[in-house]
Amino acid sequence: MQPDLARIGLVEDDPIMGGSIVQRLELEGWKVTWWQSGRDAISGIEGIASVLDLVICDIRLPDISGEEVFSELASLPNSPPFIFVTGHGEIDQAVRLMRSGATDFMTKPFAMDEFLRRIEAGRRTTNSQLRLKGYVLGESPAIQHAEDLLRRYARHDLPVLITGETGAGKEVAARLLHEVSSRGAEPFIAVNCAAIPADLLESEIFGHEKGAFTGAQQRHFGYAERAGEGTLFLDEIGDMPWSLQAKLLRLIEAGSFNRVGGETACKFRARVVSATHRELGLRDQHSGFREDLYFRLAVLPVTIPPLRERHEDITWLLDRFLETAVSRSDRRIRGFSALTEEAALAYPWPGNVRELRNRVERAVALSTSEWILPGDLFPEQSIWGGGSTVFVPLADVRDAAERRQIERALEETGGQIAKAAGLLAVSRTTLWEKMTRLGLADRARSTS
Ligand SMILES: Nc1ncnc2c1ncn2[C@@H]1O[C@H](COP(=O)(O)OP(=O)(O)OP(=O)(O)O)[C@@H](O)[C@H]1O
Repeated sequence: MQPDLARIGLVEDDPIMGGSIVQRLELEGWKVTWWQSGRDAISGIEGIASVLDLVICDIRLPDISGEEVFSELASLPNSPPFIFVTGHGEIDQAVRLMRSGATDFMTKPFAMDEFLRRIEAGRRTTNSQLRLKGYVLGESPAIQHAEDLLRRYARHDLPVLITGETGAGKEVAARLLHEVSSRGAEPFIAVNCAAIPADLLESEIFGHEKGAFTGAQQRHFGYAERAGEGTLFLDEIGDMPWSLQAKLLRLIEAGSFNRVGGETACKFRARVVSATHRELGLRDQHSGFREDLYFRLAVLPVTIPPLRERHEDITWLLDRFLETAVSRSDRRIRGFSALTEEAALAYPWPGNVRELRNRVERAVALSTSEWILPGDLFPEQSIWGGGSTVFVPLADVRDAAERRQIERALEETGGQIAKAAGLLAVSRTTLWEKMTRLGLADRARSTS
């Protein structure tokens, strides 16, 4: 693979290790700048941050730690992604760095092929527009931040804990994490711990041997086994009975489990991703959730923000679900009326994305016109017409409306700003300024 003019910064004090990394990277076609101390790295990187596609940084350096180098540089406007190289005892520090924004870490000793693969995955793409368009969970900065974290976490085998309100998209997030990980072609097994009666949960997760209990007529493979080398997704983990929590801890820590009634330990090879809609750690004493298990599950935490905190996604999701619902029906519906969009932006969405999807599907079935009206989306009128309206800042409503009109105009003109500006009756400069402010600059294809 020949990286296109990519430039790497290396912070490594060991001359042998550093020399061999530089040699190999240059053979692969990278341009490498090497610093042998933390302070040299800080002043060197500051000057060329925007042209570096990646920094590989040792944690242990002779003067200051790699962590200090990172925290000094992370706030630069165009700070490059960081991959840390750690010794065995430094995993905690590396995990802490990942949480504060580092892209990846590698533990010494490592195989060069794997190292090169991580570099390729972690480097900043020279065409950042490609990346912007690559988000799949939504358009808001909040969800894109969560998606960035998920994509970073995907490169590790450590457990991930996804928190977020009901219906916010925790399972969707877990599936994305699975799909972009190296386990993507293996099974994704989802278990809803709240939906399975407590006395059945153990044999559902761990399986059972023939004759383990009355009615166990043959051996049963549980979810842990069926997950193979894929992902075991434990939804509503807060509902896991106390008696099973120790077994789950063993599953994660020792990588093994016994089927119910089984003598021999089975190897567990999947990655555990769990989700909860409540704060497990904080409610320890009341919820009866083991603290040691919590810390195991939450090594890499991510929160899916509620829909009311990501207005850009409301209109984005409305359009997506409308398209799907219309394609499944014989209705001709052109879109949402401006008032409907306003009502949707003002509504607090307690059931989050799930509620939005259900409302759109119902609206498509109920609507009697080509445009979906507020009463189709919110048949319980008071929400949009009565006194219980929740107000959002007018600026947010205006931004959302402008954003949608600009998107439509750009779609209509194949991304040509001049033509889109004509359709919207504004100057090219005004349009460009608005596009930049609304994060739409990447939609432009041509300025002619
Ligand atoms: N970013 C998204 N894009 C498209 N659909 C989404 C998105 N997020 C959630 N959904 C849809 O919303 C519904 C709820 O999502 P999901 O089941 O992932 O939520 P959850 O947080 O796991 O819910 P629960 O707390 O009830 O387990 C699903 O139909 C899902 O397909």
